[in-house]
Amino acid sequence: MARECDVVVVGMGPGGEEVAGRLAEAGLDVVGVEAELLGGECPYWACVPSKMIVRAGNLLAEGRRVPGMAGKSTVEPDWSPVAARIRDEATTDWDDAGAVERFTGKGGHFVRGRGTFTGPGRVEAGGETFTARRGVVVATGSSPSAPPVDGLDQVPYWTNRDAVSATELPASLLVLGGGPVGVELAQGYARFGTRVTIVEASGRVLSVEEPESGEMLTRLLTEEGLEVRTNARARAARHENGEFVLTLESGERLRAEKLLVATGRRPRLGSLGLETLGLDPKARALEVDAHMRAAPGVWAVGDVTGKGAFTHVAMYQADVAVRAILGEEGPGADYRAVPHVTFTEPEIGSVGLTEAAAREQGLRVRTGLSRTPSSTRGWIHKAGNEGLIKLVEDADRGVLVGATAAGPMGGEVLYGLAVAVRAAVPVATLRDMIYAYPTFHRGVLDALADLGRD
Ligand SMILES: Cc1cc2nc3c(=O)[nH]c(=O)nc-3n(C[C@H](O)[C@H](O)[C@H](O)COP(=O)(O)OP(=O)(O)OC[C@H]3O[C@@H](n4cnc5c(N)ncnc54)[C@H](O)[C@@H]3O)c2cc1C
Ligand SMILES: NC(=O)c1ccc[n+]([C@@H]2O[C@H](COP(=O)([O-])OP(=O)(O)OC[C@H]3O[C@@H](n4cnc5c(N)ncnc54)[C@H](O)[C@@H]3O)[C@@H](O)[C@H]2O)c1
Repeated sequence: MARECDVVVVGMGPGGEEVAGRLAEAGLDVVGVEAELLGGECPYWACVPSKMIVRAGNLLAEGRRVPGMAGKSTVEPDWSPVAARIRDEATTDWDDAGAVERFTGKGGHFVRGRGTFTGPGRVEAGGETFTARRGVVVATGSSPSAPPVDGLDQVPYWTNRDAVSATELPASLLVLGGGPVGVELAQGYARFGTRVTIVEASGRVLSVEEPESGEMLTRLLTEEGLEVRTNARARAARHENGEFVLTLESGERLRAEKLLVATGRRPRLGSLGLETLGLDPKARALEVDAHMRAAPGVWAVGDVTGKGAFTHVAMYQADVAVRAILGEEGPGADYRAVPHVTFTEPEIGSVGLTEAAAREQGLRVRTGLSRTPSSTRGWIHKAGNEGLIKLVEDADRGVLVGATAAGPMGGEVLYGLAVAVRAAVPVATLRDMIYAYPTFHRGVLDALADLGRD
């Protein structure tokens, strides 16, 4: 017999967990279905452990900067405290008992299992059938997608999951893909002594960011000792004698002990029974309206929506969906100012449109750029001071539509710029503000001066 409830949430990553927990707290009878670990990719295999690697790598890099500025230093990297911290502090050895307790403590009903939709409001999971009076939420996230490289599917390559749970460092690592996953992990591993080669198909790493950011990061990673192959595409992959061999389209062969494939992620929409809800399981992403509705009685949040594969987007959408499901008034989702930060050193933060995207939209664009080393704070900081601020103005409206803050604490500097883009603060007001001296964010003033005026 089917068990009745108000809402079934399928997939309990950051998006689903937030929706299910909030609805349960609001007094609804909520069933949360999770195939793996309650919490999803972010806390166990993505954001949190990767940032622990980044933090540890940054400590090593900062230690190496002591000579010439503060005395002498000897830095001896040791991966074991990093692996132990990820196991013990971040993931409790990949155990979600605490998260399950938090959810059930809010009154939610947790089901471990793979959920499938079998009709409007109907979900099968864990050997039971659930019927939801108010509706269902699709929050099944994304999984890594590998490119069609000959032989790749036959070799034991790493994904982010292997890279963040490794207990030993490989001597060498090939990283296929220079997006955020690739560059964060590549730099982290390299700082511990792994010989890292990044193979990136486009002309620079972080190709969706402003060219100035990708070019700067490509140069800095190279100066740090990583090999960065841009405009390089893999043609074939093999694993022989304990080694990966990647053949590039140029015919060149690269070898390493491990191969990390970091070439993007694809929404998990297959084998879910979405067709029984009138939705297309072959779509690139689930189409949702501004209130996260994919169909009558069906809401979707997180990576499945294709609106930006970030935890903060999943949680923002969860907030919108919760209001919609509870029938509360409130604004729909607004993606004009989605901030994101790649946690390399320097951090690359950006919000809104790049210059190229703004021009594509037909805007009359003005840009302003400042370089961190030539700001007072950057000059004081000296070692490790690389960075830049780039502003993209809609010159007709006199407001910023995009911005980049790259450099030491670039992700924190980004905050003010995200407010400026989201709230459409006039550039004239930004110019008229007082910026604390000597901060990194004072670089915004220099970039504003570079914007030019009519
Ligand atoms: C290495 C790495 C680092 C990242 N770092 C950051 C970062 O610093 N900041 C940031 O904002 N974002 C980061 N991200 C992105 C972030 O992890 C995702 O955007 C976020 O996890 C998406 O949340 P979600 O709820 O949509 O899906 P997911 O976290 O993917 O969770 C979906 C859940 O659904 C479950 N599921 C799937 N199918 C079913 C089914 N049929 N039945 C039951 N359960 C199912 C899965 O097991 C999973 O637990 C990173 C990603 C990676 C790979
Ligand atoms: N700090 C963060 O917020 C953070 C960190 C990691 C991941 N993420 C999220 O996870 C998503 C997935 O990240 P990702 O880095 O895996 O994907 P991505 O799509 O952002 O980048 C993939 C890169 O691989 C390259 N590529 C694709 N096919 C290739 C091939 N055959 N050969 C060589 N290069 C190839 C692409 O040109 C691109 O630069 C991101 O979109 C991001 O939203 C966020």
